[in-house]
Amino acid sequence: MSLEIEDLRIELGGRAVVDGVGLSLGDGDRLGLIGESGSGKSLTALAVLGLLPRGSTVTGSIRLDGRELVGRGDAELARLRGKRVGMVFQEPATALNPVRRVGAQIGESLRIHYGFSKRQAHERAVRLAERVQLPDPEQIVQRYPHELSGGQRQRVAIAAAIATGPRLIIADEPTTALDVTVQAGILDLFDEEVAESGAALLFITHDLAVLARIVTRAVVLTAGQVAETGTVTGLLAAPTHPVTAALAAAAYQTSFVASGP
Ligand SMILES: Nc1ncnc2c1ncn2[C@@H]1O[C@H](COP(=O)(O)OP(=O)(O)OP(=O)(O)O)[C@@H](O)[C@H]1O
Repeated sequence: MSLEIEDLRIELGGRAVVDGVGLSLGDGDRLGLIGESGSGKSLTALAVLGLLPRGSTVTGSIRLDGRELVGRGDAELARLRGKRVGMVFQEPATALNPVRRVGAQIGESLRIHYGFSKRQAHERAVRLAERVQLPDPEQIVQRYPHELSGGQRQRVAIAAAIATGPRLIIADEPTTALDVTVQAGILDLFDEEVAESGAALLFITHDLAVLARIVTRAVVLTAGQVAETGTVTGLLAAPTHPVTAALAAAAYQTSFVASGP
């Protein structure tokens, strides 16, 4: 599914926190959204999902498959987004409900959007757990989030996000809370999932080294505005904006540390 954002402006408490952002993502495309902390990445994603904090004002245009989202009410947004957009957030521990078994959470959207029975949702949850390479799928779906490792919880969150076969996946710093070796496995999983399903992917991170593993093109944000747009290799090799240069320098450092003696 396509996503087109034009001249997006988000005001919170009278302050423009996103100001004139534009990006576009065709069916099956992958795009990175990168920037320092506070640059407006998450709010841009939340605007697409219709999940902005109360009291925010949005102008500009956000189109999903050509349909305008800006100016619509919550219920209408939820319907337009429906089962076609999947999302994965940074911290799976907070994204998951601590008192519900993980299988029920993986299958929840199938119950809501497709009217699956408890049993059908359970069976599908086991298959999805297997697909995201969780160990002992039959057993693990019976557990609660705190009984899983951070990486396993993020696999659960991904299984829940892909359960309905979304055409657009928005991932906001999905590997930031994980250690480097676990990160690599989760990035591989995204890579396979997106390639196999043909969904479009908007991948948010502050780490160009992470981005280089999963997308080829990215938009760099700074203070709520687009600093530059380009291929990840171009941004790494020849950044034109100081913010991109800083992100590139940090990425080289991470790679050095990761591949150090
Ligand atoms: N609920 C809120 N109320 C007021 N200001 C907010 C709120 N959420 C975010 N902001 C502000 O909006 C700006 C952009 O925030 P956003 O979360 O989009 O940044 P980000 O690039 O995703 O940062 P990070 O990498 O730290 O998640 C920041 O200045 C932030 O302080």
